[in-house]
Amino acid sequence: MTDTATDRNVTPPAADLADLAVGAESVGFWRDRRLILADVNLNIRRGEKWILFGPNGIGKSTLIAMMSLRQFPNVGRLSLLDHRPGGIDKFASGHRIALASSAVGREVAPPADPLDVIVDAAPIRAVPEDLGDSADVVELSSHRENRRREGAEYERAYALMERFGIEYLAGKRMAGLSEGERTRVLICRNLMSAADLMIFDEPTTGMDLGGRELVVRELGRLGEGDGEFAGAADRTVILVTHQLEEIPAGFDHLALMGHMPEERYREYLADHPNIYAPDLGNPMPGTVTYTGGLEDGFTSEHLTGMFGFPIDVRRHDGRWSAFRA
Ligand SMILES: Nc1ncnc2c1ncn2[C@@H]1O[C@H](COP(=O)(O)OP(=O)(O)OP(=O)(O)O)[C@@H](O)[C@H]1O
Repeated sequence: MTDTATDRNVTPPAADLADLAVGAESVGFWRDRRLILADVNLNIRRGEKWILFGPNGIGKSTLIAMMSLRQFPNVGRLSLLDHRPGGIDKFASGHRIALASSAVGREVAPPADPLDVIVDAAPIRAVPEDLGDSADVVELSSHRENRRREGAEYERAYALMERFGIEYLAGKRMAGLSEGERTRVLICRNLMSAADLMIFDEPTTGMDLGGRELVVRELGRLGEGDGEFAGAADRTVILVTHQLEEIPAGFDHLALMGHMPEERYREYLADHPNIYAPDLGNPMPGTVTYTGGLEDGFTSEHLTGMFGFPIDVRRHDGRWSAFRA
């Protein structure tokens, strides 16, 4: 796969840092004597809406974990929002990045009420002490101390649940939810936040056809800045998906991931003698192979190269699809 767009995408000038939501420069990550990601270069500017696409096991969730401060690169530089590489403080600025993924779903306390899980993502605001007994202030029933939420925040969270057809889950427990229900709760949680960088990792996991179409429509409203998203044009959104059918409106940037060719991998190892003792029996590391527009990225040639059999890519009425040719 040729990737001239990627070449243009490397090494942001320092002056442009404020404009970047994500700046990955030669990022690499390894675990258990295996280089999982190598030489990842990716610049995502504030307000852009990106699709991250690639085969199973290529490292998409690992890369997303780094963008959401859950993992850190072993090598290379990663700038997030307006912070220099490694400069963002998870505790001070973690709320500026929201991730909806199955990994996040596994971390939610099993007894938690889905409504609380969604409300909990709202920006923290100081509640004046003299409102302490007001009916408009609700004591959050979760583990966090000294955090109170206003009734309006519960109303907004409940309205989000209604939009995603899960209002009947308010008052239940996360532990009892089906996979599709849990995914919907996590999407609502992301939308409840005021995060500057919003990441959805396979947001239709476990969803029926109706649920999938609902998510595509709602993320399309986010992508196009419709309705309540109108004032959030500088919000950056990254969507990881396996299905071209699930690409919402407004998402016009694409990063493809693929395995680093073996020859380039050997050169890479020769250039980085100190970083890693590889076991060459592992798959070649994942890397970003293309960045650019969807039309130039989702070509039959690229997808055929990615999966090793002929793939026919189509676009009809703004929706994408792909089938074995
Ligand atoms: N902490 C870890 N320790 C060891 N191996 C790991 C670790 N995290 C991920 N891996 C491996 O790294 C590879 C990339 O995993 P990752 O989940 O990032 O891929 P992915 O592209 O998101 O895959 P999928 O499309 O299947 O969700 C996988 O082969 C996985 O087994």
